[in-house]
Amino acid sequence: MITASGLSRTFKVKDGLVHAVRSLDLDVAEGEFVAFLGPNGAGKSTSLRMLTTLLPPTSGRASVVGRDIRTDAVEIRKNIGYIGQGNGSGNEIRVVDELTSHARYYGMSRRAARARAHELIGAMGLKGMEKRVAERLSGGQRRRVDIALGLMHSPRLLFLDEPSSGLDPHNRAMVWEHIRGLHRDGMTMFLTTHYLDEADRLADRVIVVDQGRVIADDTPERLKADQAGDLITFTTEHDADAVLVAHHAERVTTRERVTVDGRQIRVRVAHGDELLPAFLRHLDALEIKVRGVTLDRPTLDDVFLSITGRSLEEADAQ
Ligand SMILES: Nc1ncnc2c1ncn2[C@@H]1O[C@H](COP(=O)(O)OP(=O)(O)OP(=O)(O)O)[C@@H](O)[C@H]1O
Repeated sequence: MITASGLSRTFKVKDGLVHAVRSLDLDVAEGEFVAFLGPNGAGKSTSLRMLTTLLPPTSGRASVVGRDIRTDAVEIRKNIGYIGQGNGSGNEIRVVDELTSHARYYGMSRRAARARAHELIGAMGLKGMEKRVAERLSGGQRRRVDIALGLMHSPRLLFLDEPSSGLDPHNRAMVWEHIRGLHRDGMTMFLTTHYLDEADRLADRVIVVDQGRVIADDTPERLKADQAGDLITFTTEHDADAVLVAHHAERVTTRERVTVDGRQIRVRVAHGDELLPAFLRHLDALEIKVRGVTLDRPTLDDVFLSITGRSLEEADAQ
C-alpha cells in the first residue's frame, strides 16, 4: 500500500538547511494500522505531505496505492484521504455543502454525496450543525468536519495527521470508534499522534521517528517488551538490603537497568510478571527483607526514553 526508499526532504532556511526527513524507508501493507510517533519537528508531517503528493521529496522514491508519488499524483489523490493539521473548512460555506461539494469533486452524484455527508455528520457527532458555516464552529467541531472531509470519498488508504488534537475526550472516543470501524472494514490507516496511549491501543505497528530518522518500527507490544520492559520497584526496610536487592537484580537483567535511590530499587526487565514471584522467593530464602513491591507495565514513552535517553513528552516541550 505504501513503500518508500531513501525518501528525504531538506528545506532551505536563512541560516542553512533543515533535514526534515532523512532517508525514510517504509513498507505498509494493505489493511495495516500504522502510527507514526515522534516529538515536535521529528519530520512526521513532512513525511505525510510527501506521501500524499502535497510536497515533492528532495531525494528518494515512494509509491502509494501502487503509484509513484512523483508522477502519479492524480491517481494517488483519488484513492487516499488526507486529514492534515488544520485542513480547509475555514470558509463561509455551510458544513453540509462543503462536504457535498468535496465528494462531487471525486465524481459522486449529488444524491450519493448528500447521503454520505449526512452519514458522516451523524458519525462525527455534528447533527444540528449541518447548516452552520465552518468558520463559526468551535475548534473541536471544525476538526470533526476536517475528518468527515477526508472520509467523504471512502478512500482505501487514510492519512491522518494528529486527528484527535483539539478534541475533548468524548469526541476523541467517538472519532476513534468510527476510524476503528473503517479499519475493520479494510481501510489502511497511517496516522501521527502525540497521544501515546492512542497509538498503543489502536495501531498494529508503531514507527518511531526522531530528527528525521526512523529509530524503531514494530508492534507496540514488542517495542515495549524489547526496548523498555516492565518496571519493578522494590522498597526495603534498610539501605543495606537495598544494595543486596540491587546486586541480585543485576544478575537477572543488566547493571544499567537497575537503579537504587535510598531504599528504593527500580529494575527494568522483560516479562517482569513472570520473573517476580521466583525473584521474591529467592530474596526471602536469602533473608533479604522487602517491604513493598510494585510492577508497572511499560508505555511507549518508556520505549522512546530507552532508545533516545529522553522522554517524548520532554522532547516535545523543548
Ligand atoms: N516549509 C518549511 N520550511 C522550513 N522548515 C520546515 C518547513 N516545514 C517543516 N520544516 C522543518 O522541518 C522539521 C520537521 O517538521 P515537521 O512539521 O515534519 O515535524 P513534525 O514531526 O510533524 O512535528 P509536529 O509534531 O510538531 O507536527 C522541523 O524542524 C520544521 O521546522
